[in-house]
Amino acid sequence: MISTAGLSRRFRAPDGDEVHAVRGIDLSVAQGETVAVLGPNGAGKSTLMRMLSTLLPPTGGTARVAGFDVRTQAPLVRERIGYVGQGNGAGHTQRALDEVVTQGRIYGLDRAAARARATELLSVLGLEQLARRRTQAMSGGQRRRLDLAIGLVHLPALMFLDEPTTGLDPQNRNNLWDHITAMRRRSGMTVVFSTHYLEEADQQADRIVIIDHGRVIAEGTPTQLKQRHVGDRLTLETTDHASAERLRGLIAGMDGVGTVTRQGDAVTGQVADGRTALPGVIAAARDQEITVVAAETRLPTLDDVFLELTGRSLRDAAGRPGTGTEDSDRAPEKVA
Ligand SMILES: Nc1ncnc2c1ncn2[C@@H]1O[C@H](COP(=O)(O)OP(=O)(O)OP(=O)(O)O)[C@@H](O)[C@H]1O
Repeated sequence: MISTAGLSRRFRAPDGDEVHAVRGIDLSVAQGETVAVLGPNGAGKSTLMRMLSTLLPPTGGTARVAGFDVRTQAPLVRERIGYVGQGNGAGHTQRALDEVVTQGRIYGLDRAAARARATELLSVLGLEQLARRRTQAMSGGQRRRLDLAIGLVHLPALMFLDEPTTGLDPQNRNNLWDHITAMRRRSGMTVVFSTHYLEEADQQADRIVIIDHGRVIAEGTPTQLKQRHVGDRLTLETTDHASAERLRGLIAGMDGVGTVTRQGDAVTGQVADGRTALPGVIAAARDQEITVVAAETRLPTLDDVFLELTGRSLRDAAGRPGTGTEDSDRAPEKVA
């Protein structure tokens, strides 16, 4: 469904500086996959998604989306994709239903078909009571769902969602994902989304692509990423600090163990597979007459993965707004 080779985008900032926002990305996404793009502010996620949805021309490399080249066959790509940017309904001025109908008409649906599809989408997205409300009078969560209806009206085979749930409360976030999941099940739609919520990526994505400084630094299923880059966390609790310190030294010297830390009476070590490693570690402790009173293994979080790969926590890195400057070729946020 998506295949890119060396995809790049440079921007010329007004002060003459060059920003290399996306630096040679090779990406492939299969039909029906849901892929999350993660990375700190300014990593290049939006630039990548805007190039793939033909809103922004690449300055290097190639990208085929839904079977067509984004540069030379943009109209054919647009017919097959939906795109919801970070705008949050800011550009809409009509009543909710009319917004969706208009978008359907732009995509070539006749009046009756556009109206039928719009009515169905508002109902699926829980907005039927608000069909006649103007978008300015809707809450952020309602507008976000309206954005989704607008993006979905022409039954796209592929949907790009740039931070679809930013600013929504947890309940609205869950609702939105319920709707997206229902649509995926019904039509086999492919979804590519960016998010700053790691749990959301973990729960919703078949595959995760982590981007930093315009490059893909890791990709895989959530479980693969955790096992490949961090491994399990094995934590053993002893009876006192001195025993824990001895245990820390013992575990650190064992084969296949990564970073080992001590917190109070407990010691945590990185291992490839906690369940396999546990009996050996307990036996070694017993040989040294160190009493282990509790043991647990835990799969790392995606934040542990990001920390391991970049030395930064994605949560911290995502906390600051972007620092780049805008230039005149920033395209409008809606495919129309
Ligand atoms: N039109 C533009 N002109 C100049 N620089 C730009 C433009 N658009 C993006 N950039 C710069 O390119 C880099 C990547 O930006 P991008 O918006 O793709 O990041 P992002 O990962 O989506 O960030 P965020 O999480 O904040 O949305 C940043 O340094 C940004 O300032």
